[in-house]
Amino acid sequence: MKHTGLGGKSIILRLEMDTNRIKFGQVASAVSEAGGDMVAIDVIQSTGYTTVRDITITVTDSAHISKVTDTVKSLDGVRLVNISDRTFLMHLGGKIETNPKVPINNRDDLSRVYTPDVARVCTAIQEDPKKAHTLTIKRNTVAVISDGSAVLGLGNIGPYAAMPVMEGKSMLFKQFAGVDSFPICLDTQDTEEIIASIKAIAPAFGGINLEDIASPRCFEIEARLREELDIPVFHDDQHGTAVVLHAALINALKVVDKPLDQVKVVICGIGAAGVACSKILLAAGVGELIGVDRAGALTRDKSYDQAMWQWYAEHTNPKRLDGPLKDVIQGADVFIGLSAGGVLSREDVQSMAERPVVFAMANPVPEIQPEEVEDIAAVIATGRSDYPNQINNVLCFPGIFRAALDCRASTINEEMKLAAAEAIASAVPAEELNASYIIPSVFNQNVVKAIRERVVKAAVQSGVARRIPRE
Ligand SMILES: NC(=O)C1=CN([C@@H]2O[C@H](COP(=O)(O)OP(=O)(O)OC[C@H]3O[C@@H](n4cnc5c(N)ncnc54)[C@H](O)[C@@H]3O)[C@@H](O)[C@H]2O)C=CC1
Ligand SMILES: CC(=O)C(=O)O
Ligand SMILES: [Mg+2]
Repeated sequence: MKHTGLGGKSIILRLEMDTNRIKFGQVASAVSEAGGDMVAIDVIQSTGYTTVRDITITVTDSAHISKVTDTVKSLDGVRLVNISDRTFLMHLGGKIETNPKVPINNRDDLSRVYTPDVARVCTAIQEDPKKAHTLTIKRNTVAVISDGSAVLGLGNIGPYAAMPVMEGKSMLFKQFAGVDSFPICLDTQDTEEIIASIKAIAPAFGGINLEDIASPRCFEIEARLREELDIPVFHDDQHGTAVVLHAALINALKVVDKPLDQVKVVICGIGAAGVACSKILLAAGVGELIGVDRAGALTRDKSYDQAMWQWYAEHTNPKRLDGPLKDVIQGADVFIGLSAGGVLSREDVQSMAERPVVFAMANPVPEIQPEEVEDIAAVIATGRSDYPNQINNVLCFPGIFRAALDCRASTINEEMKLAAAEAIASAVPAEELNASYIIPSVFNQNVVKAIRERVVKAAVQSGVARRIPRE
């Protein structure tokens, strides 16, 4: 039996034991020797020769889960029936549901929310389509749409497997910014089909949040939809990530006291997130920026099939550095990882400039585990929730869409993204800024408020707001 959970501090193993061959005490000792802390035991079934028990064990990480389960499986007379962890239990039946805003208690209610009275509302919208914003969920609803092709750092895992992430994003929209959303995973990875599908469902939504769609297809999909729809279309992995990264870098450079226009930055993983983060740093005036992908540094001395990479090579890497990450990272002030787990070594960080900043943002496994370099890196951040300094687009997308919906913005433009980055950076007060606190917590309630305020202002000033929200 394969355990697919990543993380989760507590697991429940259902074990069937042949009581003629093994005693429970032997199982408990084996679990303890594997470092598992047994915190609960429930007897599920007991017959003459077999007993089925659920044992709850506290573990440290995925590797530890494997160690404990391998130990249990190796015991003679024990069958591992099932493994569940709290994370899996939390996903049973999915994580979100629909809730009506008004009750239907009688026929009168029924005839208002449904036929016949609903028809009058339909006709009103038919006569004036703008009324869809006031009389339907459009006003406060975003579609979270993926094709399952670049899910976290797990890669092309398909639309079914992508759903838990999209449901999670929907929860975050609601919890942090009161935005309703639908997770939608499309069973196609064809650019034209994706564009056509999203255009076809757009009428119900006030915004489209594209998620985990692989590069380079994501660039064309977003560009086309931005052109062809009159609601904001925002590829979260590009722009949400870039906004938060920008905010984090502003603050990290304050901690190490280095000016942005003089630092050497190496970004590993020139996909959706890597390209957008690079663009925001170029616009902010970063000193020297080098992009590295699987085949090494992107340089103008080479040519690339992918148009975005060709553009990238021509606009970065002014010294035309070539070679693998381990070569180009030498002397770098900042490493930004948006690639895959484990690509950065301690030796790489040792070769960086003094007081290096390491943002290992791949999910769920970062480019390097913070523990490996905490003694040599001046500032470390990851995309995860279980380390300090979480650089994750969750700090941006709820607030930026809250603002865009409230002012009925036709798009989310550069001015609005910059305003969001400034709001996030300034949510860490100067007197509290330090190496372990460069970015506000996701649970800091001031963040969404600050983003909303600044982004609405930016939308109004840049002429894309179609209404001025009351407060
Ligand atoms: N912390 C955050 O907020 C975010 C983190 N990410 C993470 O960034 C990573 C990339 O995501 P996307 O840009 O959406 O995916 P993507 O599929 O568009 O791009 C990934 C890029 O990384 C490159 N890559 C993969 N393995 C590599 C390696 N060993 N060495 C160098 N380059 C390598 C790929 O060739 C590709 O160009 C994922 O791990 C994702 O979880 C993405 C968005 C937000
Ligand atoms: C955080 C996120 O969106 C990602 O890792 O893909
Ligand atoms: Mg994503």
